[in-house]
Amino acid sequence: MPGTTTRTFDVIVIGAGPVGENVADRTTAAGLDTVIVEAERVGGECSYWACDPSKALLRPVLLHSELRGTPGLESAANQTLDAAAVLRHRNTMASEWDDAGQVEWLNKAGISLIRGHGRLAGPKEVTVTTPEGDVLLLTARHAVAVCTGTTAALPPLPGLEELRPWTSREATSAKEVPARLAILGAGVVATEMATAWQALGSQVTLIAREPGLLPRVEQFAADLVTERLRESGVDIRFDSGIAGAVRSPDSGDVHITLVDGSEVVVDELLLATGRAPRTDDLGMETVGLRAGDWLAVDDLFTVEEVDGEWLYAVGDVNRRALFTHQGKYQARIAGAVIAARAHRRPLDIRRWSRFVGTADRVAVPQVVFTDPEIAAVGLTTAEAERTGQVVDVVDYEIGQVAGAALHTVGYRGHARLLIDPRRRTVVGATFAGAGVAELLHSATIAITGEMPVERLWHAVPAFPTISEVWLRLLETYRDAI
Ligand SMILES: Cc1cc2nc3c(=O)[nH]c(=O)nc-3n(C[C@H](O)[C@H](O)[C@H](O)COP(=O)(O)OP(=O)(O)OC[C@H]3O[C@@H](n4cnc5c(N)ncnc54)[C@H](O)[C@@H]3O)c2cc1C
Ligand SMILES: NC(=O)c1ccc[n+]([C@@H]2O[C@H](COP(=O)([O-])OP(=O)(O)OC[C@H]3O[C@@H](n4cnc5c(N)ncnc54)[C@H](O)[C@@H]3O)[C@@H](O)[C@H]2O)c1
Repeated sequence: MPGTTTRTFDVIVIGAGPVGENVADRTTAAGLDTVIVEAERVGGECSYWACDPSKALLRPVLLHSELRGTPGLESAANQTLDAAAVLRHRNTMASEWDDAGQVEWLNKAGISLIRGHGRLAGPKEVTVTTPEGDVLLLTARHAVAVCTGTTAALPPLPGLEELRPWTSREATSAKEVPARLAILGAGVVATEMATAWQALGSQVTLIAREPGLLPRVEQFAADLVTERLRESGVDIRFDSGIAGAVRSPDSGDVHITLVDGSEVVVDELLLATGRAPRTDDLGMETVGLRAGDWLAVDDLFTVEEVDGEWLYAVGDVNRRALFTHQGKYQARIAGAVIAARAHRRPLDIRRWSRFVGTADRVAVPQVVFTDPEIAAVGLTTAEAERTGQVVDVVDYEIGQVAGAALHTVGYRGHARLLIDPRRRTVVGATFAGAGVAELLHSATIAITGEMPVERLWHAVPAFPTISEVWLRLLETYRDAI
């Protein structure tokens, strides 16, 4: 390519989100000369506009809610949250949107960084358009890993540009609390952001096309969140949708017409309608792929439709499990695979080998940081039914456990285990209630360890903790069979 600078590396990683950083870390640790290409900020969506800032907004909200059931602290519960202090804390957790700290980490790890927009340019080739407009041609000796993540997928509303809606980026980085906020969507972003902004002082209207919230979690968990959101004052419109919306050029108000003809007027409208892969301007066609598609991979994270075992897609962009922790798990595996192939070492491709993304299929943990928290891993009842898997379903009210009664007076929560009756192992677990997020890893270990219930009897939960719900679930199961 005339007029371009060419450089060669062992491995090129496109995208320095949490996943790209971890791929690069693993390949560098394995002695491979690795470069990471980043168009925006090192740290990706998670650090600046997703996990970190959203959880910084939510933690004070959830704690504030728990105060209502904490003897001696009810008066604190009656005080409104100091929204300005919460927003300042959020800014700190988002590193003031400055990636210097993460760049320093890359430097220490020995990973080269090139800032600019990366595009595939053929087998093992990537071009980078730098912020100054220069074009670099990078060649990989061994592998290219696409870790470009996702962006907000917007519904086809007319006049989107003039409407200036919020996406997850504005919802996690807004500097002021809007007095009135409408949210379209019933998924994780919609429910977490409704929880946060209602508590911070907005009047939230949540508009969902579904008949309920959080369609992918157990119904009982979604119902608890719906109940609490309504109690906190969120106006939820189910089986609804937006027929049209316009922002008034004079007042700045957004006038939303719902599908039933009613009108809602707000200061901001958040479109929390899912994610789209960042592959639209990635040179996909130069390697026989279609721009804008998700990148389908095998369990070693090699892109299925491209020959030669040089192209990998890791994290959100492969659509296997859109979570930071799961993307980082994939990154550790993809890094090991790239290194083994580069060093011509044998690959053990059996389930649970360190070269095979096995957990993605059976044990993806997730915490929804709503009030109450939902912590889930493995199958749900609906998924078991849909896929024809026979499971025993065991339920228990968490509030009946001494640890829960001590946690908050009037504790409301529910737990469910799904057990494979043939192998007698746990294949799914969902906990909904205050403080259950930290319970989740026990269930993840039970599932990945394929531990039979007979052995789980010997995993004794400490008294009086909420973990005692494990014992109650096992007792319920024993008494039922
Ligand atoms: C509001 C919100 C809250 C969330 N909360 C959680 C949570 O609590 N826990 C959790 O586990 N997950 C959460 N997620 C999901 C989580 O953010 C993603 O799973 C995670 O960020 C995926 O990491 P990634 O590295 O694959 O992609 P990203 O974090 O999206 O990073 C991709 C990087 O690639 C760069 N890039 C893209 N295209 C190019 C290109 N052509 N050239 C160069 N660079 C490029 C981008 O600039 C970006 O830095 C949340 C998501 C949202 C939207
Ligand atoms: N705590 C966490 O771990 C966390 C938090 C936030 C996000 N995430 C990740 O980010 C992903 C994306 O979250 P999300 O909430 O954006 O997506 P989602 O897929 O969970 O929910 C999207 C919602 O938008 C609705 N929708 C889609 N298109 C629509 C349209 N045209 N009109 C009306 N409604 C429409 C869907 O019906 C659904 O209710 C999650 O699946 C999750 O993996 C994780």
